[in-house]
Amino acid sequence: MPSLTLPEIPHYVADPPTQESLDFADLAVIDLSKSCTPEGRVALTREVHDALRIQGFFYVVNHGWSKAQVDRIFDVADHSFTSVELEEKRKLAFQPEQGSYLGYKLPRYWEIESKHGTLDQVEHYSINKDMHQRAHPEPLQPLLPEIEAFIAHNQNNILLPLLRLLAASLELPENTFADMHKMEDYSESATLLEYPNLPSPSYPRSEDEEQKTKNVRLKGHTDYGSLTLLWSQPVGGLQVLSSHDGKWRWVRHIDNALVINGGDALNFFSGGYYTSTIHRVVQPPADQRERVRLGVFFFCMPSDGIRLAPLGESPVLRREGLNKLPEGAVIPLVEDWRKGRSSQYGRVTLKQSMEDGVEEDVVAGVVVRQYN
Ligand SMILES: O=C(O)CCC(=O)C(=O)O
Ligand SMILES: [Fe+2]
Repeated sequence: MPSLTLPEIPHYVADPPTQESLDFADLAVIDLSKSCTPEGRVALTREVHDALRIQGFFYVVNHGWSKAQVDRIFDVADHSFTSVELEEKRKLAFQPEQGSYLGYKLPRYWEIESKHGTLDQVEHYSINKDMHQRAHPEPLQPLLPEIEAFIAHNQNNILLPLLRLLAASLELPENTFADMHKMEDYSESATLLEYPNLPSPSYPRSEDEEQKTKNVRLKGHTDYGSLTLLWSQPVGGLQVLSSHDGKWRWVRHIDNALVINGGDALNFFSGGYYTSTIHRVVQPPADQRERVRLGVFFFCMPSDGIRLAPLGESPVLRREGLNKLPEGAVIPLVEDWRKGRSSQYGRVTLKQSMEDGVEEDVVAGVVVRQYN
């Protein structure tokens, strides 16, 4: 991508990081450049293992792209919302009822709080890893080669090395997880551009809504894929539920880093050894309250035809007694799981669970929880 030839689009100016003194989660920083040597991989295997077992979230740095390249992707993300007319967004709208998030999601579609039926105010544009399957809006046409290079970077330089470390951490053959995430197999691994998560001039969030949701923008949940790659951006709001003391802690921004967490698919494959981490999004800290939270993600999903069962051949899972499911346990297919999760999210009435502050729903025969 020679920078001199990039099409001109407005530069998105990111806000400064918060200066508030917050209770930040203490997350490990994984230097991915170490994965080039065998000794480095041994060290990183342990680091990723510990990060997923203890916090469930970690940062990745030295992933091979410069800050300028990453800033440019935020320009592209911003452009995909600010330069596309509502009518074109509607034509390219996502189809969650058919189990797909690909395309534009407009605000006020999900119920984010059940008692008063408060709706979300988030806009998404979700692009599959095979980006040529669907049409893209006119203003993005000149930028498609850059988006393609970005997807390839997420897939080849971040996801695959991490999946190899994960396989090593379970003493499995190196490509066990990588083979489940092949570029050419169908899955809905997607680059998600997210905007603006409010407040925004077009969708103001009223004081009344803030009260009803207790300042929560996205309820506590687990992601349903294998790994979520979130490109760190300065406007706060993301919080992780610490499993050791049950407290919500803020995720701090690190420039040119990724924030990574494990999702339900990894939980299934590891028999619960790597539990999917509960997280939520709240109103930004006081000094960033009026700021737009522009998000860039790569949500990773195993291929559709795979069964979400524990990898019983893992010596680690055997030693832990996690290699087998109890008699009669449901083993969903990835396709049913992702379609069920995407069509039901925010659209079905949740049941109060036995646990306080927890609501639940059943997807593909499996109980899914949301945490208030
Ligand atoms: O906006 C964020 O930082 C996280 C959003 C999130 O958790 C999700 O989309 O699954
Ligand atoms: Fe999430």
